[in-house]
Amino acid sequence: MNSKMRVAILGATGTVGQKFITLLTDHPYFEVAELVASERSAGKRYVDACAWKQNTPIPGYIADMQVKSLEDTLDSPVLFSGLDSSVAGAAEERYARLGHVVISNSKNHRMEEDVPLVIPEINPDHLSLIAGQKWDGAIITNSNCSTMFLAMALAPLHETFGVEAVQVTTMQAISGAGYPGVASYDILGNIIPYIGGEEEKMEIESQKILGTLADGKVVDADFVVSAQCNRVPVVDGHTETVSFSLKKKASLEELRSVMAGFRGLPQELKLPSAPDHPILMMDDADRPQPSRDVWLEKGMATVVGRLRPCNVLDYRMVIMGHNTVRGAAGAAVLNAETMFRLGLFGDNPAEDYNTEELKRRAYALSTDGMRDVVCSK
Ligand SMILES: NC(=O)C1=CN([C@@H]2O[C@H](COP(=O)(O)OP(=O)(O)OC[C@H]3O[C@@H](n4cnc5c(N)ncnc54)[C@H](OP(=O)(O)O)[C@@H]3O)[C@@H](O)[C@H]2O)C=CC1
Ligand SMILES: N[C@@H](CC(=O)OP(=O)(O)O)C(=O)O
Repeated sequence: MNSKMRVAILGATGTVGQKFITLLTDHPYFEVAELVASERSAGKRYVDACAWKQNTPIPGYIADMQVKSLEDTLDSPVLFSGLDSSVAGAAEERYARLGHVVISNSKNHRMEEDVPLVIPEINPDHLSLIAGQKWDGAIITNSNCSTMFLAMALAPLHETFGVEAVQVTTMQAISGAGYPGVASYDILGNIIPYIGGEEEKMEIESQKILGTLADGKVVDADFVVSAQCNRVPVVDGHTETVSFSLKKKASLEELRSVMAGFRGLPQELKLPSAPDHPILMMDDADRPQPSRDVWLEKGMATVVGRLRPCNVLDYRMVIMGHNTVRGAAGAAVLNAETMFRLGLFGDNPAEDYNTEELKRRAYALSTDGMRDVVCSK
């Protein structure tokens, strides 16, 4: 391969957009070539347009880049989207129509029948849905941030024992609300027991992710989820307490073993952003804690602790993860890395990407099966 694939970041000035920049700097497959934000930012240098909130400085090559608007023509084939959901729906669709591959974080297209909602450790085969998309390009989505950790923790349990019912209560960090997000007056020393639309998303997204493909469609997994979502005064890291029942009886040791041993395609392919342990089990009685554990596996782990029997459902546990890394930008980057290594962007993505080949190769994923594609790499 001669060079890296050019990518653009939509919503580059936002919380998720900034995380894309940090994760894509010095990336082995992709180079950030274009930055896009609202009319408020367009035309300005990135450093002047953005309220940078990361713990590392703005990378030098990014600081002076001129921000583009959604009206501008982009020449990067792959677009990472951290757009505000008020504009993401139409903008992402327009770019897909123009032949771009949009790897989106936003909620707008997640539940559409022909749009894959992908966590590559769980359902990389769902990428084949893009073969049937109506656009020349494609839209690929990752889940809601709270759903990410729930779906990850449930995946090995569902595969081995079958999940029947789930009750989850979230304690979500303020970075999940973007910037400036929730007013300090409202959140300091407080808990807000409502996050608009969050419970509804958590109650349906996991079933699509853990669903199976049949005749080119996803058949949702058949468990029920009841979610209660709260905003708490934590900067980064969503914590969730989960009770669940299973279809088959299982011992605590069996649960522990399937969760700790869970691995997927990103680990098999040793993708640059793949955590070695997608589920990290902790034994300490008072863990996981966001301020201590959120950066484990570079923010890409789902950390699970306090796995124990439940008096109402079968078992309960506490799960936690970095909402803007594994729950947002890192999830999208891992999706793009998976597509890259599965050959969906072509054999030499920097030079020969084209939309017809993308669709053909996506279709081949469904006919040849993931194992064949993976083994041939
Ligand atoms: N924060 C998180 O943990 C997670 C967020 N998400 C989703 O990711 C997306 C981004 O979230 P987040 O980064 O937190 O939000 P922010 O509010 O921090 O950033 C929003 C971004 O969208 C841009 N934008 C806003 N309005 C327009 C417009 N009219 N035209 C073009 N660009 C516009 C902003 O540009 P400008 O600066 O110029 O206004 C900014 O770059 C949302 O859809 C969110 O739901 C998903 C999972 C987790
Ligand atoms: N709602 C989440 C973040 C988010 O934006 O989710 P979604 O991408 O599903 O809209 C939070 O507040 O923590």
